[in-house]
Amino acid sequence: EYNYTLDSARASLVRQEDSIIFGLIERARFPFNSPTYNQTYTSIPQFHGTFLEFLVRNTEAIQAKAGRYNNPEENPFFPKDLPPSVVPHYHFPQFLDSAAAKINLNEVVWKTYLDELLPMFVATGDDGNYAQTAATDLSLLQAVSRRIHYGKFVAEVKFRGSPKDYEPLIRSKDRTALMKLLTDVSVEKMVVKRVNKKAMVFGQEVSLDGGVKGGKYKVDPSVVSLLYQKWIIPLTKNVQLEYLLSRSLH
Ligand SMILES: C=C(O[C@@H]1C=C(C(=O)O)C=C[C@H]1O)C(=O)O
Repeated sequence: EYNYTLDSARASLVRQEDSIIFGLIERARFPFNSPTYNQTYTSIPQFHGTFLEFLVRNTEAIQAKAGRYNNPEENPFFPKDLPPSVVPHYHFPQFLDSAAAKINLNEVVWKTYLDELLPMFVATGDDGNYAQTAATDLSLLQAVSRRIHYGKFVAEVKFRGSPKDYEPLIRSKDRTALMKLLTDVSVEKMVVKRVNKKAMVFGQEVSLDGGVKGGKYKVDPSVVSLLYQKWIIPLTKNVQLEYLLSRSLH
């Protein structure tokens, strides 16, 4: 069996910060481009939904065929009606409880992304690059979704580390106590500080003479910290909570 530990799980979350911050930088290259999210922009034959939804549903269908969702770290945004994988099935280690497959908070991720995150880091305006904009939205959405649902692995590691603490709280469905038990405030503080620093390092303009042009970052580091603090960390904890509540006990 694959060896997940709290250290290795946290190391993965640290690595995933890079994807999220680069995703934010990539999306921030484009202005808001409201037609991407606007039902009335598209008159795609046989499709009812926004342009972003059109791109995401169709991309997920092809990625499902290519086996993306065989990996328990991946969760689709539109799981209904996805075609089966057409490639040989790689046997990923079964680390999670079987209840994990039913936990998908992507509806919340989707809504939070559109209503809260996007307006915080994207400039207003319209430059017509809707397909490119939607493509950057999708890769950022996937990075955020993977990070949040990685909470399943974190929760399983924590449960195995102290089952005697978790079991009674799961049995009594004590959400408040479970949330308290799985929370580590000092780790959260480090995450928020580190993503701020990474946003400064990754988002600076690199020039050959005299190093870095001061002042302007490609995505505002304080916004990156805020996104983590207000949305990404709390959603990761919600995944942990939901996973633990549905985990089978012996
Ligand atoms: C992911 C963990 O669980 C919680 C969530 C955190 C996060 O989303 O970054 C950090 C610390 C914990 O409060 C963890 O303990 O590493």
